[in-house]
Amino acid sequence: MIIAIDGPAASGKGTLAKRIAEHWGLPCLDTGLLYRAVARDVVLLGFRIDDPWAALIAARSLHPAELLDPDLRTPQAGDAASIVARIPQVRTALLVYQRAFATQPGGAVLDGRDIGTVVCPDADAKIYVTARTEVRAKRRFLECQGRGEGVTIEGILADIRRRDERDASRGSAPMRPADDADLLDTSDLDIEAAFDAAVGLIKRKIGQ
Ligand SMILES: Nc1ncnc2c1ncn2[C@@H]1O[C@H](COP(=O)(O)OP(=O)(O)O)[C@@H](O)[C@H]1O
Ligand SMILES: Nc1ccn([C@@H]2O[C@H](COP(=O)(O)OP(=O)(O)O)[C@@H](O)[C@H]2O)c(=O)n1
Repeated sequence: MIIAIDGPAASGKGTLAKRIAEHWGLPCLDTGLLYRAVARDVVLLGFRIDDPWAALIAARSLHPAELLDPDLRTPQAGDAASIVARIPQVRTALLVYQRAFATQPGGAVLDGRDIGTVVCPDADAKIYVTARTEVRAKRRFLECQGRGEGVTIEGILADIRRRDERDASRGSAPMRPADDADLLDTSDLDIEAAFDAAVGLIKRKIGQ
């Protein structure tokens, strides 16, 4: 069974994807980490973040073990990721790994921006997770604060708005719900309630 979870920044898709994967005993891939790692590697190689050649080299030489770096979780890494994510060749290079992960025996859960539309258009269930921008900013703020990062709510809100705009307006695999995705607004749901709602949507889709 393949489950696709998409949505804008800090909507809670990663949290849901992990819980759903545990529930059904499936492996889980946070595809945003791939773009974050490519952006990090472009900078480490000494190139400008919008250099398409360097980004393609970084994407082609990416190793899954490099996704565990905690620095990839910062808002700066997310912003840089959305810049390399606009480059079509980078997306194509990362597609191979994502498709192989999704089609492993038994299936998988993947979360990102284009899982339901591009990576796994035939997924058994697709959920597009949303939440009001202010709610998302508050959640990300609390998360960063918990890690001891010096962030402000205004800074996080600006980052989320800028990134959503960039992700939704790019020409290649823009962020959008697949036509057959179920929408889940988690603004007024805690993690447990959001998980219950997601499980209900998936069960309905797969006929359980
Ligand atoms: N429904 C929810 N209610 C409150 N906090 C949530 C909810 N879903 C996720 N969070 C918290 O919000 C933050 C961002 O969630 P995350 O799953 O990382 O979002 P995304 O993967 O969409 O960026 C995390 O700290 C997470 O624990
Ligand atoms: N499938 C995906 C996943 C992420 N991305 C890009 O990578 C960036 C970081 O993604 P993420 O999922 O780690 O970000 P958050 O939603 O966790 O803040 C996004 O803003 C997108 O630009 C993408 O283009 N396609």
